[in-house]
Amino acid sequence: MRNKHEEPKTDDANPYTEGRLQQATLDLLAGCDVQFRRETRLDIALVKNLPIALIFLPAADIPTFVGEGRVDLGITGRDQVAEHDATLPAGETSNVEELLDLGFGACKLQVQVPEKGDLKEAKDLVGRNVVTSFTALTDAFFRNLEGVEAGQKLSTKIKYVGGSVEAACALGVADGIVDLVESGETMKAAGLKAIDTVVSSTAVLVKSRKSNSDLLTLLSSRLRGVITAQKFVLCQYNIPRDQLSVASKITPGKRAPTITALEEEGWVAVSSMVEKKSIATVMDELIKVGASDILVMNIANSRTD
Ligand SMILES: Nc1ncnc2c1ncn2[C@@H]1O[C@H](COP(=O)(O)OP(=O)(O)OP(=O)(O)O)[C@@H](O)[C@H]1O
Ligand SMILES: O=P(O)(O)OC[C@H]1O[C@H](OP(=O)(O)OP(=O)(O)O)[C@H](O)[C@@H]1O
Repeated sequence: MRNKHEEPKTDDANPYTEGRLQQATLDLLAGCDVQFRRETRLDIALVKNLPIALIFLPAADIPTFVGEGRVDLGITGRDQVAEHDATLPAGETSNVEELLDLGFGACKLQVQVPEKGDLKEAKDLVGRNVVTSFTALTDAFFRNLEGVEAGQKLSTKIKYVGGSVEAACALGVADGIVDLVESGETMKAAGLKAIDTVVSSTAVLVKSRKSNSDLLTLLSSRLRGVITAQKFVLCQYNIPRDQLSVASKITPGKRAPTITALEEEGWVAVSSMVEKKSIATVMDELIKVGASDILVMNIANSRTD
C-alpha cells in the first residue's frame, strides 16, 4: 500500500515500496542482524544466519496467521490486532499476544464527520450510515454507544469499503466514517473532522499463544534490545560528590546510574541511560544542580533483560 501523499519510490536498495510499516520493520530486522535476501515478487525469505523464514503479509492479515499459530511472531499495527480480536466470538480469548510496542507507525482510528454540518459527537451518528475498513471495531464502538448487546440488532448501519474511505461522505454513501488518521491531511482535504477516537495505534510485535521456543525468546529479546536502544541515549557527566544524590534522581537510569570516582577530589563521573525524548530537559536540570562536561551518546544496541 503506497502512501497517497507520496510519489512512487524508485529506491533500488528497496524495491518493495508497499506498506507503511515496511521500512521501519526492515530497519529493525537489520538492527537485530537478521540477514535475508527477498527475491522480487516473493513474499517469503529464508534468513541466512538463523533457522527462520520471514513472510511478508498485509498488515491486516498478520493477526489471523499469528492467531492460528501458522506464524510465530508478527509485526503489525495495534489497530489491526484490535480489529482481529473484535471479530472473535464473545468469550473467546485471542491467541495474539502483544509483546512489545515498537514505537513507529503511530496513528489513530477515528470517527470522522463532515466539517460543515450538525454532527458534533459520535452519538449523533447513531442510526445513520457509517463506512469503514474496520467493521468489527466500528460495530463494537457503536454497540457500546447504543447500549446494544452482541447478537441484538444495531440501529447504526456499518458498511465495509477497502480503501479511500474518506470519499464516502462526499459521495453520499456515509454520514460519517471510521478511518485512520496520521498527519490529518487526508481528513482535512476531504472536508472531514474527527469527533472521537476508537483506537490509538503504533506498530507492535505480537506472538502466537500457540507458539513457544527458545528461538522466539531470542528473537524477541533482540528486537527489545534494538527498540530500547532507539528509545534511550547514554548520558555521561561529572558532578560534585555532595550533589550526587540529587543528580541521581534526575538520571536514575534503567536500573541505577553507574558512578565512577574521578581523579579530582570531591567529584564523580555518572553514566546513565535516559529516554531520548526527555534528554534536553534532563540536561537543563543537571546543569542547575552543578553537573559539568555533560555528554550524550546514541546507543547502537542494548540487552537489558
Ligand atoms: N496514515 C496511515 N494510514 C494507514 N495506516 C497507517 C498510517 N499510519 C500508520 N499506519 C499503520 O500502518 C498499518 C497499515 O500498514 P501497511 O500500509 O503496511 O498495510 P499493508 O496492508 O501491509 O500494505 P499493503 O496494502 O501495501 O500490503 C495500519 O494498520 C496502521 O497500523
Ligand atoms: O492522516 P493522513 O496522514 O492523511 O493518513 C491517513 C490516510 O492514510 C490511509 O489511507 P491510505 O493512504 O493507506 O490509502 P487508502 O485510503 O487507499 O487506504 C488512511 O486510510 C487515511 O486515508
